[in-house]
Formats: sequence, C-alpha cells, structure tokens
Amino acid sequence: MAPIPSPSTTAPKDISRRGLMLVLSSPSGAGKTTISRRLLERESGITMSVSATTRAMRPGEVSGVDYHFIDQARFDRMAEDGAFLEYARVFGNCYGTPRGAVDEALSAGRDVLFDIDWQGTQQLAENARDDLVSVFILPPSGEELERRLRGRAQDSAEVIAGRMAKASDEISHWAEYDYVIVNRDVDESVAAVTAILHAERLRRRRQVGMTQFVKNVQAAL
Ligand SMILES: Nc1nc2c(ncn2[C@@H]2O[C@H](COP(=O)(O)OP(=O)(O)O)[C@@H](O)[C@H]2O)c(=O)[nH]1
Ligand SMILES: Nc1ncnc2c1ncn2[C@@H]1O[C@H](COP(=O)(O)OP(=O)(O)O)[C@@H](O)[C@H]1O
Repeated sequence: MAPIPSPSTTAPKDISRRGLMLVLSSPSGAGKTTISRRLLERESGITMSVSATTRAMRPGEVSGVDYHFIDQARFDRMAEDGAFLEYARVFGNCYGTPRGAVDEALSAGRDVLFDIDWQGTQQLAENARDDLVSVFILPPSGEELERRLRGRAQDSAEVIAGRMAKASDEISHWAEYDYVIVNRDVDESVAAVTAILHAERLRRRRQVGMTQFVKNVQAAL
C-alpha cells in the first residue's frame, strides 16, 4: 500500500501554521513511551518535550533525552521562578515541563509531543486550550497492564504494585481527553495517533496564513 501523504503535502506549503501540543496520558505501563518513540521516528515536524523530574534514572534512560534528572532543590527553584508550563507530583516524585523549549518549538510552527499525566493535562488545558490535543491511552485489560509493567523489568515489585494501585485513579480521567485509544497492537496505536496528528494539523484555526492564501486565490479568479 502506498504511504498516506502527510498534511505537509496536502496543505499549501507557503501557509504558516501554528504548532500544536499533542499530549499522551495513560496509566503507567499502558504504552505511552513506546507509542511516542515510534511516532517521533516516523513523523517530522514534531519534537518531544523533555520533562524535568526528581525521580531516579532507570536503567537505559539517558539524561537530557528521557528526562532532565534534577534534585528537589533545583525543581523547587524552577517552579518558583515560573520555569514550568505545568508541574505535578506523581508517585511521590515531581515532574514538570520546562517552558522555554515548548514556546520556541510552537512559535517556529513545530508540534510538541508530551508524555504527562492528567494533572499536567488539566493545567495545559487551562492555559492553552486552543493549542492542546489530548489523547488517553488505555490498556486492553488490567491483567495485561500488570504483565506489561512486569515485562518492562525496570521497577521493583513494590514500585509495580504502587503503579497498579494508582492505575484506576489515572484511568478515571479518561473522559477529560479529546481522543481515547485502547493500545492492543502497537502499530495500530501508532497509526491512530498519527491520524489524529494529521487531522489536527489541518484545523482551520491552526493555519494562520490561510486568510491571505485564500485572498490570493480569489484575486486571480
Ligand atoms: N504533569 C506531568 N506529568 C509527567 C511529566 N513527565 C512525566 N509525567 C508523568 O509521570 C508519570 C510517571 O512517569 P514515569 O516515571 O516516566 O513512569 P512511566 O509512565 O511508568 O514510564 C507518567 O504518568 C507520566 O506521564 C511532566 O512533565 N508533567
Ligand atoms: N501494544 C502493546 N502490546 C504489548 N506490549 C506493549 C504494547 N505497548 C507497549 N508494550 C510494552 O509494555 C511495556 C510498558 O510500555 P511503556 O511504553 O513503557 O509504557 P508507559 O510509558 O505508558 O509507562 C513495555 O515493555 C512495552 O514494550
């Protein structure tokens, strides 16, 4: 099957577009990180927001790529200085989205992908509803969620039990999101998120140069 053309080929090239903020949330272990990585590999024009966190680095994680790993004092200072677009406490650790990189990307017309929880999504919705597109990822079942958390083999049994205990709370926010995906098959989930991104890029209000483009088309009629 021929690849589906992306909106960069279906929207007129000389029309400037405002970047959007694409948020993925889910209970821990449902597959946000996996879906995000695949999406970033195949999509251009979108960058990942790298959060700051006070949690310990996991094996295989890279500082500055997966997270900016910082201590509590530095996190508190950044929060006080207004350096976060949003921040929250999750599983006893602090997580926050540094403002600078996001502002820069959006104003350059690039989209930004966020892996943040429902608390962060609510804060973004309060401050930037028009730029926000939110997607909630559900696991196919509770048993499968536990299998994925164990299979990831990155957390102790105690930490996994804590994440399972919080899963129901996190899931209770599913209806606050614009889109909902059940992550059964990774390829299908990536295709679904890609379809959402492509459609949202074509929203009229994001194509800020469209008025002028239409005038130019009309002038020649
Ligand atoms: N509000 C907010 N939540 C975040 C941020 N970064 C990560 N999170 C959320 O914190 C939770 C824990 O993330 P993490 O420790 O990486 O565990 P994982 O989701 O199991 O891989 C997840 O629900 C993330 O979506 C952030 O900057 N802000
Ligand atoms: N659709 C899927 N089917 C089977 N395993 C999956 C699927 N999506 C993700 N996984 C696996 O589940 C585990 C948790 O996924 P991850 O992306 O780390 O979740 P999250 O970022 O939401 O905590 C990983 O080992 C990942 O490889």
